Amino acid sequence: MPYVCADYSKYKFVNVCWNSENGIATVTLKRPPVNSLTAEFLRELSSLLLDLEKDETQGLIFTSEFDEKVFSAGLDFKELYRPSIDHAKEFMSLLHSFSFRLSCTAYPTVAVINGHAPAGGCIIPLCCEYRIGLNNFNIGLNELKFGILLPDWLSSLMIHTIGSRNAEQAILSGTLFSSEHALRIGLVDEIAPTKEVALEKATAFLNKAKIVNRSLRLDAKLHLRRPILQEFQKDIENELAKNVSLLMSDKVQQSLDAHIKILKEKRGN
Ligand SMILES: CCCCCCCCCC/C=C/CC(=O)SCCNC(=O)CCNC(=O)[C@H](O)C(C)(C)COP(=O)(O)OP(=O)(O)OC[C@H]1O[C@@H](n2cnc3c(N)ncnc32)[C@H](O)[C@@H]1OP(=O)(O)O
Repeated sequence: MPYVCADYSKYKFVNVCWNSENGIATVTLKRPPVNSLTAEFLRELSSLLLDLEKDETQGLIFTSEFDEKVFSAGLDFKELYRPSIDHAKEFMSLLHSFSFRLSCTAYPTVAVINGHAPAGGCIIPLCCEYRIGLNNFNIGLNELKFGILLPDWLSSLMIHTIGSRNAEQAILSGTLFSSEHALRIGLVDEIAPTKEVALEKATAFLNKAKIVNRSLRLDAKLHLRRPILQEFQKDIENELAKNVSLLMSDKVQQSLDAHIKILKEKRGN
C-alpha cells in the first residue's frame, strides 16, 4: 500500500489530501482570489508533481477551492504586465515545464472543473487525462482575442482533446464554451451537479485505471500522447524565446493593461 513521504503542508497555494487507502491525491488549488498562474504558483505545482511521483501516487485529482466561481483565471495578468526580461523568461520556462510534466505523469490525472477556466486556466484540465465539469462555467482557449498566438504544444493538447476540426474552430474564434457546449464537443467528459459528485466520478475514473498494469499503462499513455509530447520537446529554446518576445510586445502589453483596467472597473476600484 502506498504511503506518504513528502511534507505536503509546505505548499502555500495547494491543499493536498492524500488518501493512503487508495493512493489518490486530491489537490485543491487555493491561490486567492482566482487561482491565476504566477511563477511562484507554477514552481510549486511542478515540485508537487515530483513529490507525488516519488510517493507512487495512484491517481491525481485537481480541483479549486473557489467552488462554483473559478477553477483558474489563467495566467496572472498583473505579474505579466511589464515584467523584467528575466522574469518573463523564467515564467515561460516554468509554464512549459509544468505543463509538460503534467501531460506525461506516470499516474492517471483528472480535473474537476468547478468554476471558470478561461485561456491559461484551461491548461491544467487539458494536460489531465479526464475532465469533469460542473454546470454554469466557461472554458476554452480564447487567447487569440488577447492577441496571443498559442504555443504549438497548447494547440496540440486541444486537438488531442476535441479533434482537429473542433480545435480549429474553437481556437480561431477564441470561443469560451459553456459547460453544456464543452460536453458536446468533448472538452469535458462529464458534467456533475455538485463538486462532491464530480469527485466521486473522478475517483471512479481513477479506480478503472488501476486494473491496468502501471508501467504498461504509462507506455501506452506516452505513445498515445506522442504528438503532444513532440510539440513540447520541439525546438524548446526557440519556442520559449518566441513566447517571451510575444509577452514583451507592445500589443500584448497593451492588451494586458486594458484587461487589468476592465477588471478594476468591474470592481469599481
Ligand atoms: C500574456 C501571455 C503572453 C505570452 C503567452 C505565451 C504562451 C501562453 C499560452 C497561454 C496563454 C494564456 C493567456 C492567459 O491566460 S491571460 C488570462 C486570461 N484570463 C482571463 O481573461 C480571465 C479574467 N478574469 C475573469 O474573467 C474573472 O475574473 C473571472 C475569472 C471569471 C472571475 O470573476 P469574478 O467576478 O468572480 O471575480 P473578479 O473578476 O471580480 O476578479 C477577482 C479578482 O481577481 C483578479 N483577477 C481576475 N483574473 C485575473 C488574472 N487572470 N490575473 C490576475 N488577477 C486576476 C481581479 O483583478 C480581481 O482582483 P481584485 O480583487 O484585486 O480587484
